[in-house]
Amino acid sequence: MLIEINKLTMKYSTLRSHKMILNAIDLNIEANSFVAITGRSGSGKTTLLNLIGGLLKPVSGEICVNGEKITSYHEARLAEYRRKNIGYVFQTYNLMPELTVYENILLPIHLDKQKEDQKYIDQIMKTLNIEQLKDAYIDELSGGEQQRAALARAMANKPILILADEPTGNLDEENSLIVLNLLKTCQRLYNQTILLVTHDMNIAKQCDRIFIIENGSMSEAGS
Ligand SMILES: Nc1ncnc2c1ncn2[C@@H]1O[C@H](COP(=O)(O)OP(=O)(O)OP(=O)(O)O)[C@@H](O)[C@H]1O
Repeated sequence: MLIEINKLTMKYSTLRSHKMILNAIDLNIEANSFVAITGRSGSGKTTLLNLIGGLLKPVSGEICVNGEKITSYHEARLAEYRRKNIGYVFQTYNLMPELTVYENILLPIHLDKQKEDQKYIDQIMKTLNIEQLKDAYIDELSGGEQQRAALARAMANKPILILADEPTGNLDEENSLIVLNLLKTCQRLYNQTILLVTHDMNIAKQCDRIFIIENGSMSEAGS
């Protein structure tokens, strides 16, 4: 299993209330799978992604990713885990406007003080059809182009796991399909596992498995 989650519990406490978001959920995800996470707005999809990505600490429970028990890691080790294993893609792209497409893609590699694998980077830019945009600045790109650049950046470090939070949320149907198919191609070419948060059942249906978060519990569609 690439991801093993046991009795994961997450609540948010504010002065006024306590909100149970995930109530002792279990989840196992095999390597090389393409998994959709769906659920109503506010059900906890982003929270789950951030827990798996090591951006949040749960109240209790365990998360193991690729044999690493990340829930017992301290902050510095979590940061290293994220840099080496996780590629994040957000709905809002989060690219740096003052850098070119190519500079944005190389950013995570340089932050990790690694040297880029030029051949691999060229290959992903080609797969994502952005080679011709290499030297363009982010504000010169369309939404779909920005999302493809964000995907390339997420993949630059050769992560084993891509966490994609509504990556097609700001795109029209045509560009959503392009991004989805590119994610599938990359998953196949680079043996990645993809967790995709989406509201859109048409997108979710194209994944290998669909999980639904509802009232703190997790269920699998069709099981
Ligand atoms: N830092 C926080 N403090 C308090 N409550 C929070 C915090 N972050 C999220 N929440 C609450 O937890 C719930 C789950 O949030 P989350 O963002 O995981 O939902 P989501 O399913 O991704 O929603 P959406 O589809 O609208 O993006 C929401 O009700 C949200 O208001």
